[in-house]
Amino acid sequence: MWTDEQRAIIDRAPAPTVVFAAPGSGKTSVLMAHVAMQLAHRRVAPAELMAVTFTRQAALEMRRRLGRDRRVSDSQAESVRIGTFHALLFRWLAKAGIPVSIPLQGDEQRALARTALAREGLRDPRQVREFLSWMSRMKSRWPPARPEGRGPREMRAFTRAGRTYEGAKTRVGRWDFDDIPVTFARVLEEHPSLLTRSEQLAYLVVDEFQDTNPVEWHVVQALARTYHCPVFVVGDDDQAIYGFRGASPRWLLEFGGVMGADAHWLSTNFRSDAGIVACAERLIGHNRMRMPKRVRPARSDPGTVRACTAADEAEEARQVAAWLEDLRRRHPSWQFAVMARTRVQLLHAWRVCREKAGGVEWRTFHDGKGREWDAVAILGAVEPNPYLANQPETTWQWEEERRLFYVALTRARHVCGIWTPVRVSRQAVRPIRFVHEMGCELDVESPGSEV
Ligand SMILES: Nc1ncnc2c1ncn2[C@@H]1O[C@H](COP(=O)(O)OP(=O)(O)OP(=O)(O)O)[C@@H](O)[C@H]1O
Repeated sequence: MWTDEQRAIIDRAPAPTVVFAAPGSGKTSVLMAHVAMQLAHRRVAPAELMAVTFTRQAALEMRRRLGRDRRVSDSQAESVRIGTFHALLFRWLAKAGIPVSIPLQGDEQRALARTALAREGLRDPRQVREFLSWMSRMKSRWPPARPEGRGPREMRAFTRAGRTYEGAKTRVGRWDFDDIPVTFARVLEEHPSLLTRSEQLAYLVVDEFQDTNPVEWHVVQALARTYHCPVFVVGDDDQAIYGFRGASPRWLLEFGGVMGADAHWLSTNFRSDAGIVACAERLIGHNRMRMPKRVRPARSDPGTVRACTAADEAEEARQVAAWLEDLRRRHPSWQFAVMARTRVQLLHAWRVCREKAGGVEWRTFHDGKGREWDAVAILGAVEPNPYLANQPETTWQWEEERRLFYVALTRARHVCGIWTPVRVSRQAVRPIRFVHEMGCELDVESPGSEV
C-alpha cells in the first residue's frame, strides 16, 4: 500500500528529519506508521516518545491510528504521550509541580478583552477578535519583546488594554492558552531540572509543523538540546494558515538547517483529481516564501475547477443550492462542503440554501483544514472582501491569503466550484486574483448544470 517515498520515511530510525508533505499525501498516516515502527522495533520506550499536533481533533486521530496498528500493543499505545502542544506542556508543568492555572475558555477570554478594550473607548465587537489575535501574536514571540505593530494610536490603546487584560486574568487566577508555552519555555530555561526530573524524552515528533509559532519552535529546540533527542517533523509550508497567532512557514523551512535534519518529500496527492492538483500548483507557485516542490496526482481523472459569477450574495446562494442539488442527483454517494473565508459569508448562504443543502458541511477555510470532500463550493472569492476586518495589503499578507485559498481548493476530490459575486455586502467587488492565477476561466453563464 505504501509508496517508496512513504516507506523510506516510515522505516527510518529516530533521527532529525523534516518531511515536506503535499496536500492529500497521507502525512499523518505516514507519521503514525513511523511512530508504530519505532515501538514495534523497541527503538524508543513508549513513555519517552512524544507526538505533538495542533488541534484536539488531530490528536484524537493520531491516537486512534496508533491504537489500530497491529504491531503496537495496547499498553505501548497508551504510554505514548500524544496531544496538542498546549495539552502536553500543561500536563508536563503540572506533573513537575509548577503552579498552573486553568486557561480561560473562548467566551470568558472575550469578556475580559471586551472590558479591557472598553476602558480605552474601543467598543467595536470586531476589535475584540483583533485584540485577542494581536495579544496572541505578541505572546507567541520568543524571546519575549515589547508590543509592536498596527498604527501607533491603536497600538498604544491595545498595549494598555493588554495590561488591563493580564491584570484581570491574574485577579481571577486564570491563564489563557498562550501562557502555557511561554511558561514552559521560561521554566525550561531557568529551572530545566524541574522538568527533566518528571519526564524523559527520547524522541519528539511533530505533525503540521508549519503551524508552529516562535515560542513553540523555541520549545522544540530547547527540548532537543536538553534531552539530546532527535526531532522528526512533518508539515506543508504551503498550508501554513495561522499567521494570526504568530505561526509562520519559516520555521519549517529553517528546520533542516537549524536541526541538521535530513529532508524527505511526500509528493503524491492521493486525494484530488489531476486538474485540481494542476490548478492548486499554479496558484501556490505565486508565493515566494516556500519550498519549491512538484506535487504529483495519483489519479489521472481530470476533475473540475470552475469559477462562476453571480450578481450578489443572494444569487450566489441560489446558484450554489442548485449546483449541490444537481451534483447530488448525479452522485448520490458524494460528500459535499461549502467553504468561505469568514463565518458570516457562510451564514448568509446557509440561510438561503439550508432546505436544499441538507447533509452538506459548512466550513471556513481555517476549519476545513485536514478534511476532504468529493465536491467543494467556495463562496465569496472576491477582493476586497467586505467581511474581512483587515484587507491583505503586504506581500506577506497576500501569501497567507493564497495559502488559505490553496487549503480550501485542495479539500476537493473531484469538483471545486468557485463563486465570485459582483456585489458583496452592497459593495462592488471583483474576482479575487487567485482565480486568474489558477488559470481558471470565469463562467458567466450557467454555473450549475455543466459542472
Ligand atoms: N499509499 C497510499 N495509497 C493510496 N491512498 C493513500 C496512500 N497514502 C495516503 N492515501 C490516502 O490519501 C488521502 C489523503 O490522506 P491524508 O488525509 O492523511 O492526507 P494529508 O497529507 O494529511 O492531507 P492534508 O495535508 O491535505 O490535510 C487519504 O484518503 C488516504 O487514505
